[in-house]
Amino acid sequence: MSGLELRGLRLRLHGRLLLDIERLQLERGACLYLSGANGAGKTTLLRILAGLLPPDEGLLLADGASLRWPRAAARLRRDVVYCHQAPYLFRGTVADNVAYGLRRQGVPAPEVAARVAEALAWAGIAHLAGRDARRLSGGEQQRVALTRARVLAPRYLLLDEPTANLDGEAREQTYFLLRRLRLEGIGLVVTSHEPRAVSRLADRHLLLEGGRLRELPLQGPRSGPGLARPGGGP
Ligand SMILES: Nc1ncnc2c1ncn2[C@@H]1O[C@H](COP(=O)(O)OP(=O)(O)OP(=O)(O)O)[C@@H](O)[C@H]1O
Repeated sequence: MSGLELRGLRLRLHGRLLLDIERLQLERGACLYLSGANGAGKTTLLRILAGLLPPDEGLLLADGASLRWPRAAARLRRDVVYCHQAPYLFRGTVADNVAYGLRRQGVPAPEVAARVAEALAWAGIAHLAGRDARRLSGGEQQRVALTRARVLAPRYLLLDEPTANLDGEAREQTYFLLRRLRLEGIGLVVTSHEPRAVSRLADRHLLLEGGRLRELPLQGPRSGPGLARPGGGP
């Protein structure tokens, strides 16, 4: 089996069974749209999938191995990167922010420089490399956050409301990068309150309701493979 599969995932919070998921499969190069009402548990589920929060029960199947927590969490942290709803950029340049994770992994400096340069070019933000990351627009900050995630070469990327608070152009730029990530073989899980926009990108739509996942049809037209950069920028 390729991909990751979670079985029998359960989490109780304040005496309430918040998550009660029999089976959830993530595939590389595919995009899963996860929807649900406020407080349904979407962010909590993403944190479990990223290995940041242990469930009460659950099993991870990965590359033929069957893992329970905490070994499952270690495996998830290796394969999965979680992008917060409001990307946290620390004080420093855009290049420093993108390099941070690689430096923490002990990657040698020349390789860090090369991978950061490649990732910034990929996102069309090489011209922002020396800028103070905290003084960028919301759309630029989101592109930095996606670049910082991609430079770690994850197999799966979890995006919590990646286009919340972005205007039309910045939203298109974000969807453009998400389509590219998917085409590069990264598996995506996207939460959003914009079903039509995400449905253009997604292969499946799962609704989280009452702790359970239910498959729903995708809404609206699917986008083709076209990858013209919005706004005609770099
Ligand atoms: N660390 C925590 N401690 C206590 N309760 C929590 C914690 N994290 C989440 N919750 C509760 O769990 C429930 C699900 O929260 P979660 O943030 O996962 O929902 P969500 O579907 O992402 O919501 P939204 O769409 O509003 O972002 C909420 O009732 C929330 O208050």
